[in-house]
Amino acid sequence: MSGITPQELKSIIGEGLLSFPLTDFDANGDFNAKGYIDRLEWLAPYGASALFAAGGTGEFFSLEPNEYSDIIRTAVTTCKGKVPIIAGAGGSTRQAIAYAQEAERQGAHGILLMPHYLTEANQNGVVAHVEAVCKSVDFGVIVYNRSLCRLEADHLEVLAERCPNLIGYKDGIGEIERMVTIRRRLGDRFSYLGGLPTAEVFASAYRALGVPVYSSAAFNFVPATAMRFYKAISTGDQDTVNELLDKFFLPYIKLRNRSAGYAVSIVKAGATLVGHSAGPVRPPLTELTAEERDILAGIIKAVE
Ligand SMILES: O=C([O-])C(=O)C[C@H](O)[C@@H](O)C(=O)[O-]
Repeated sequence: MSGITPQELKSIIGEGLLSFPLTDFDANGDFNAKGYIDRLEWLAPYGASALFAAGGTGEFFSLEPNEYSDIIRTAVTTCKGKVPIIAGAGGSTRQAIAYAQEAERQGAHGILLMPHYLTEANQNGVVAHVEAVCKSVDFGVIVYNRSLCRLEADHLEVLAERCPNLIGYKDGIGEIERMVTIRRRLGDRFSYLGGLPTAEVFASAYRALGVPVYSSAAFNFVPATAMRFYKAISTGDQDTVNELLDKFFLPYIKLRNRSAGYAVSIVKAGATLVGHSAGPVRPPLTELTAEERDILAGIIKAVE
């Protein structure tokens, strides 16, 4: 057992700011455990409610099983007693089960279940996939609607009935009707997370939908600004929200939108610019250009 029950994890992710640490790679693109430890020790005191190791921003999609174990073990060990660790897990059903069980073995407090791999599937097929993963572990599971995984409220209700340890829903789709329907139909059965890339831009809208919690990738390189934004939005300080949207998050998302995959690449570029480099991104991601890095440096300077 992870030491945190699924219901305790549901409470933890039901408030505060969440984040997805970058995964450190060395110049050869191999996992850099020391850099990762330094990163987690730098970020932990900023007060995130939980950190998602090997998530999307952590390039889960580029990891292989052996390094996955090292990454989760490193995160759990480094953050023990400081901040809960939720592990990314995904791929085919059997791969997702293997990752979920390994995360549980390594002491993670739950998983964020990433979308299944490659093939289109109907709702019943996705339900079978998610149910199999939930039943393969004892700790809490958060299901991530994103890309191929597009569960509807009817089928989330089926999963809620069958899987007591399914305790969270993360939205990476951004369809208002789907989100409102899920929030109203599932009520307090789940904790809900806004997880669109650059979540701050959507935070006010999601808060109005009854989803006040979100995960911040920008926290990886401007943690003080990310926390300042979260505190402003959670206290109704609209002037500060508007100031940071105008000065940072809207110029940032405009730069991020220049290329597919930049949702992660721009975060690594930001970390390098503030002196906490996590090394290169792995293919199929690409690095920002020198001109884009200069633009990002100016955006960071406007708030830090
Ligand atoms: O998988 C991921 O890394 C995410 O979806 C979380 C990010 O933190 C996203 O919410 C963002 O970019 O702000």
